Amino acid sequence: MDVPADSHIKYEDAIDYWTDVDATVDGVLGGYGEGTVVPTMDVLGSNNFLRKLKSRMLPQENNVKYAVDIGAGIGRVSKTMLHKHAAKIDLVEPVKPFIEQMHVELAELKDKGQIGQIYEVGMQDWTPDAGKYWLIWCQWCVGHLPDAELVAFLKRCIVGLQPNGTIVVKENNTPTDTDDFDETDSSVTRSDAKFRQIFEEAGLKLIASERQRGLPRELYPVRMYALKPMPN
Ligand SMILES: C[S@@+](CC[C@H](N)C(=O)[O-])C[C@H]1O[C@@H](n2cnc3c(N)ncnc32)[C@H](O)[C@@H]1O
Repeated sequence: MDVPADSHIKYEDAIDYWTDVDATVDGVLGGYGEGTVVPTMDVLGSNNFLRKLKSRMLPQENNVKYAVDIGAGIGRVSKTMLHKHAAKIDLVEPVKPFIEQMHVELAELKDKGQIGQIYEVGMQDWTPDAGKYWLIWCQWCVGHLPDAELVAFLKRCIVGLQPNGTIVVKENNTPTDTDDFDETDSSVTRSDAKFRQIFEEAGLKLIASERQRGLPRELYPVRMYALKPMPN
């Protein structure tokens, strides 16, 4: 019998891989940087998705729109998209050279007071403060966690949400019902069905889901999932 794809994941291998990658947009996007349509289409797709969800994401009880960018790389998502929606952003990223570049990329937002904490840890070792976040944004990084660790991470994220807070997961999907292990960066690409199963296990309700449009055909399909805690 085949072993599950996620059983091959090794955190240290992922860190070694990303530490050797250029701390640039091209680097964090696997060669699909500013010379391609990917960064622009990605930002357009995310902005559109969040705009459509706006009425279902109203902060409650005088909370501010505090977001966290998970597996943030050099801060690309915060710099080009999240800062337009959130008042303040924390970032979680375990790779040192990316953190160093993040300080450069986010200098302007920092001056404006829009950057909060930068957590230099992996998601598996990160626990959000209870009730802190209006939005937890996880993009192109949760493949670094095995299924059970991803469920546990999402459960901790639920505790980290403000009332009416939202988790968004934006990730590649396999076009089949199986998950693929990539030994290059020690990550898995999950099927849409697997993601939905994991969300349910974590106690999350899928409130919206959309396929990212306009990406090169040779890439995996990319899907955005908006999630809220299931009512108890
Ligand atoms: C494909 S890059 C995406 C970066 C960023 N989300 C973006 O879209 O520009 C994957 C990121 O996941 C980070 N990563 C790898 N293992 C991780 C872990 N265990 N916890 C959090 N982030 C991790 C890598 O260092 C890298 O920054």
